[in-house]
Formats: sequence, C-alpha cells, structure tokens
Amino acid sequence: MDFIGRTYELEDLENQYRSNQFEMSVIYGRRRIGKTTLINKFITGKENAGYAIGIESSLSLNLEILSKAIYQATGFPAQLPSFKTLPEAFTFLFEASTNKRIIFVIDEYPYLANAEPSVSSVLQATIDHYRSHSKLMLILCGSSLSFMENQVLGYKSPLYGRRTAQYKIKPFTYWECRQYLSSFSNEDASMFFAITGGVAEYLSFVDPDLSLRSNIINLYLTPSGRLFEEPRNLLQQEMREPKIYNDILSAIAHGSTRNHEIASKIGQTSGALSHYLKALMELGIIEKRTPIGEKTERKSIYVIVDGMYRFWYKFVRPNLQAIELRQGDIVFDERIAENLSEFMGFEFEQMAIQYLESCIQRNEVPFYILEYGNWWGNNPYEKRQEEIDIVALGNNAILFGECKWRNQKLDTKVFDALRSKARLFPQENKQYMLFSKSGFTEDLLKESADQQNVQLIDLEKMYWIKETASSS
Ligand SMILES: Nc1ncnc2c1ncn2[C@@H]1O[C@H](COP(=O)(O)OP(=O)(O)OP(=O)(O)O)[C@@H](O)[C@H]1O
Repeated sequence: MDFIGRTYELEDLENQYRSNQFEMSVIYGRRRIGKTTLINKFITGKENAGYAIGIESSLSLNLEILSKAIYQATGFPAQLPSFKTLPEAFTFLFEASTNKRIIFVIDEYPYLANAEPSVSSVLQATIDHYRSHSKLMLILCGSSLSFMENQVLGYKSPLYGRRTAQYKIKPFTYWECRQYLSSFSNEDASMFFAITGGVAEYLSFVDPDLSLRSNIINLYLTPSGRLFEEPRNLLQQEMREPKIYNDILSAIAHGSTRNHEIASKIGQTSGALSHYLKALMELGIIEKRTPIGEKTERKSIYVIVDGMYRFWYKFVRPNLQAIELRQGDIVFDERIAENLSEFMGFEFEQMAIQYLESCIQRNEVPFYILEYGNWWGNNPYEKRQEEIDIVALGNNAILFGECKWRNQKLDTKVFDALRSKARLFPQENKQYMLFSKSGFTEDLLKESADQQNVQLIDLEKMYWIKETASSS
C-alpha cells in the first residue's frame, strides 16, 4: 500500500538530519506498527546511509551485518573483512562521520544487545568521545517496549541523556486508515480500523476487493489466516508465561475489568496479578482507566485498547475449535455478526476521542482543555450509576461527548439524557458533542441549529475533518 501518515515524525527526522551535528534518535513501538517502513522512507534517496539489523544470534553474525552496513554508509566496499569487536566497529563509524553527514540505523537493537549486553556502554563511550565533532545521525530502533523504554531511554541506561529525539510509533488514526480503505463505506472502514487496531501491517492485509465479512473470515477465522494466531505469537515472543496473559486478556475481553474480577476469573490473587497487568500495559495492549477528575484509583478498570487483541479475545479465542474445523463462515454468521455493533461501541468512542484530539490540535475547541477521558460514577439524584463516553475538563468549562454506534438516527432523547447527566457537574460553561454512526433526526438537527454549544458529528464529518487537518 502507498505510504501513509507519519508526517510529524518525518518532519522531525528531516530537521535533525539538517542540523548536521551528532544526533541520536530512538524509534520504538509495538511489532508491525511501521517502524522499519518509516526509517526506509526517511533514508531513501539520502547519501551515506547505512542500515543494520540486530538478529537473535551470535555476536559474530551481528558484527558481520553491522560491518557491511558501516562500510556501505562510509563508502567502503562491503566485502572488506568484518570488524572483530563492537568498539572497533563504532570507532570506525564515528571516525568517518567527523567530516561528512552519515546516517546509521540499527534496527532491532534489543537483539544486538542480547548478543552483546555491553553494546549500550560501548556506544555511550564512543558517543561521548566523538559527540562534539561528529556529524553522525544514529537511529536506534526496537519493538521491545520495555527494553527500549528502560534500557535505552531510561535513566539507568548507559545511553541515558545521549538521545536527541525519541519517537514512539503509534497506530494509525481512523483518518489515516480511511485513506487506505477508500473503496469501503465509512461504516466498513470504521470496522476495519477497529479490528486492525490501526496497526499498519494488519491494515495492509485487508483485501479491498473483498467484503468486510470475507476479510474477517480470511484473516481471523481460517486456520491459515494471517491474524488467526497473531496475538498468541506476539505474546509468546514477548512474555515468559504466555498462558496467564492469555487468560487475563480473555477475562477482560469478556467483561471482567476490575482487578479483583480478573483475579477471581483466572484463579489468582489480586496481588499476583499486578505484575502481569503492568507488563500488558507496558506493551500497550491494555490501559488502566479511572473516571476523569477522580483522584483515587478506587474505581479503576482495565480495558483492552489494541483493537486486534480485543477482537481476537472476544471472537476468535472462544471459537478456536470451530475455526480449526474450517467453520469460520458459520462462526462469523452465528457468533460474530450480531455482536459487532456492541464491539464497535468501544471503538467508536476511540474514534470520537481522536476527533476531539484533532479539534484540540487545530485550536477548534471552545475552551482550553486540560484533560479528557471517560467518566462513570454515582448519580445521587436518581440513585443509580451513570456513564459518560467522553468528558473533557477546562477551567470552569466542561465538554460532554456521547457516542452511538447503532442503526437508528440519534434523537433528542439521547441529547436530553446527556444534558441530564451533565447537571451532575457544577461548571457553568457546558459544551456537547454528539457522535452518531447513522446521523441525527430532523428534530435534533433543528434544535441544535439554534444552539452554539452543541456539535453533531457523523461518520462523514469524522472523516473530512481529518482530511482538512492533514492538508492544512
Ligand atoms: N506508513 C506506512 N504506510 C503504509 N504502509 C505501512 C506503513 N508503515 C507500515 N506499513 C505496512 O506495514 C508493514 C509492517 O511495517 P514495518 O515492517 O515497518 O513494521 P515494524 O514496526 O518495523 O514491525 P516489526 O517490529 O514487527 O519488525 C509494512 O510491510 C507495510 O506493508
């Protein structure tokens, strides 16, 4: 597929490149997210660029790869003998870069560090020696989030303080996915955004000539499907005890969201669970959410924020046997189709939050927003629990968002209910955003036309605001 997004990252990398002095960029993010593609895009067409990739093997094989890339970047024949040690290799690279701009990438850096744990110390020493007169732009890239965050960027790492930029590569937004999915309806594109989690590689698996149903069956519900085993494979690569992580994700996907609920579902104590939940949060698979404005963690819940994992644990894992027996189409028709709307409820909220974020970036919000998120809590007047999909707080101002992924048009009753919940909040300046998959009733359109503090946003609007955003 054509290259999508990453505008800010590319701009920043170009700025660093233009500085013509020593730079060290750290690029990291979940597997399949598009790190290598971003780096390729950046170095394509640039002179004196070398790309090495760490492998899960011995130091000598890693040194062979590193040497070839160093020779390429510095303009020497790649057939020259490999460097014998890392200090020798890095000294050669830094020495060559004292008089010309060189870009050097080490992708899968954690594998190199595995092969030779002293690599970060060696790099640090070389950087400190050459930094003031080096024109090297070094890019370190890796997908092990915990390694990159703790052992490269963290204050305990020898490389701490040496990086001049860091990029955590995120999933594509709905708008970015939509560009690739241009042949689909807004509704189907939203569902693809949801089930791929906006992850570049999964998006590239979508066949634009097939329907949503056929794509889901081919990717997830067929034993040879490219996403049939994906979460299990990823967890196996990243974790030492994949089974327990599997059980936790399954519990959350099926509605156990509080610490004690998950613990009792999987037969562990809450205390023992924390370690595993923390690891899943570090991988960006789950998030701990607390109602906005709440100071304590008393009401915190865990949610799966990676759409691919959410989909898999909700719909694939419970149907593994049937899928193995090649009953994927029946699984889709009997077990998934009618539950997709409910699945989309959460994802539609994520899309709405992205819309709000894009408004914030463009200064198109009616007040300065300090924080935003979900809210749930007690309604003392009605004596019941309430939830609000989006609440954004400012100084004596508040914005409420309601998201409806359903086939009926959103009507005045929904707006009235939101205004009624809004009375629980003391702020005088109250703003509203209503998001609807199927548009709005005439009554609501008329009513909101006279009001300055309400915006009605359907899928079409969600799509176009982003287009204007990226072209401006
Ligand atoms: N910006 C992009 N635009 C279009 N397609 C992309 C983009 N980024 C990634 N892709 C697609 O996703 C695939 C995976 O991307 P890439 O290999 O760069 O991910 P990665 O983060 O380096 O993965 P890993 O950590 O698993 O090696 C690419 O082969 C490409 O098809």
